[in-house]
Amino acid sequence: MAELLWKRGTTLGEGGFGVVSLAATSNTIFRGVTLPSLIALKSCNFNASQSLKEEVEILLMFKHSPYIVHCFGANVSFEDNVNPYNLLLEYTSRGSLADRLQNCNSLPEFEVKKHT
Ligand SMILES: Nc1ncnc2c1ncn2[C@@H]1O[C@H](COP(=O)(O)OP(=O)(O)OP(=O)(O)O)[C@@H](O)[C@H]1O
Repeated sequence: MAELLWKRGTTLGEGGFGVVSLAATSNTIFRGVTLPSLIALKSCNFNASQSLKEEVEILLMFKHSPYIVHCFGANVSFEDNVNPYNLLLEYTSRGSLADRLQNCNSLPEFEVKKHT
């Protein structure tokens, strides 16, 4: 079982397969890589982690892409007597593409031009 590599913070959101939390690390080395001081953890119950296991495989295929959220890997932690399965993700502080598209009507550059 992995040692606790971070301090889990506020919940950023929830999707169909897990809860995403902000987490603070301190010069933590995970699989040979120093993690940023803030990461996003996408977690679910280990017993229902098949979808996240597939997601991590896909994200790792794009690990060199600047257009896809970086995934540092996955692990199982032991927190408050449960064993969440966690994806360790780059924290995207400006929100998701879906968040931005939802708000796009309020952005001037997305104003719809009407043709007459
Ligand atoms: N890497 C991240 N950095 C910051 N916030 C994130 C990150 N990943 C997810 N979030 C937040 O958590 C929410 C839920 O994300 P998640 O990936 O679980 O679900 P989804 O992609 O919206 O939907 P689903 O997984 O059900 O298709 C997002 O809408 C976003 O607000």
